[in-house]
Amino acid sequence: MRYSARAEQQLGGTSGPPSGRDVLLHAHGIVKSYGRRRVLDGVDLVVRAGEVAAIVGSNGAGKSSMLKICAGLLAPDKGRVTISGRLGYCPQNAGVMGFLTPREHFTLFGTGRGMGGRDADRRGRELASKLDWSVARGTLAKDLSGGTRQKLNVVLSALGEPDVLLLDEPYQGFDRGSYVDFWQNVWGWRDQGKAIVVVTHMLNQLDQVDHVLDLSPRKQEAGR
Ligand SMILES: Nc1ncnc2c1ncn2[C@@H]1O[C@H](COP(=O)(O)OP(=O)(O)OP(=O)(O)O)[C@@H](O)[C@H]1O
Repeated sequence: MRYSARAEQQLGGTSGPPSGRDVLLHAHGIVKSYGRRRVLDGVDLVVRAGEVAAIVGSNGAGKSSMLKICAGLLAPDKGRVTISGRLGYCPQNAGVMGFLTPREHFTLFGTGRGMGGRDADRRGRELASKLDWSVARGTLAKDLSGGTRQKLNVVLSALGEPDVLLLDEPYQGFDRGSYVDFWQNVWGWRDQGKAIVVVTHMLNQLDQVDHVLDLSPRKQEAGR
């Protein structure tokens, strides 16, 4: 598998040289098999503060597995992940609770991360508005549209100011404007010094990210 770094020239103007920044995520030699099928075969990923990495590859290439391993939700067969600072994770399938309202989610998740309830609610609504979502008070999560439920998922991952954000195809169901807003948020988080990893099938942002980890099987062969 190939790990390509594109950072140096692109970051130079706005964010300074990445080599001088702290490494917030370091995954080294990750190996993962399901049964006899080896999905990840010695994958490395290093993301520094103020960098965005994209994980790309065909369906079933192992992108979500890699992200779950980075999040500590799945154990690798071999290899090691080190995260510095607080972690936010947005799963591919919305991990929200249908019987709670979005604002109850903000309070629940925010307080779980050490925020005050009011602060969590305010910050949740602020993050939502940056995704063009004005949060209605009474609607249960189960009654939100698919795209809005996914926005809730993104907001929850970003609550509590994580240093490392892992986002698994986070914009599914977003309309065009929200999709653009989403990437604006990502660039803003990068400017704040967060390390961000986005699993994506959308290739038009790849020239703006700092690293591309391509897990496609063909790349795996090419990388050997
Ligand atoms: N718990 C599991 N048990 C068995 N096989 C699994 C398990 N989780 C994932 N797989 C398989 O491992 C492979 C990689 O899955 P993964 O979800 O990481 O791929 P992906 O690149 O994220 O795919 P997609 O682009 O479709 O979301 C797939 O073939 C999948 O079926």
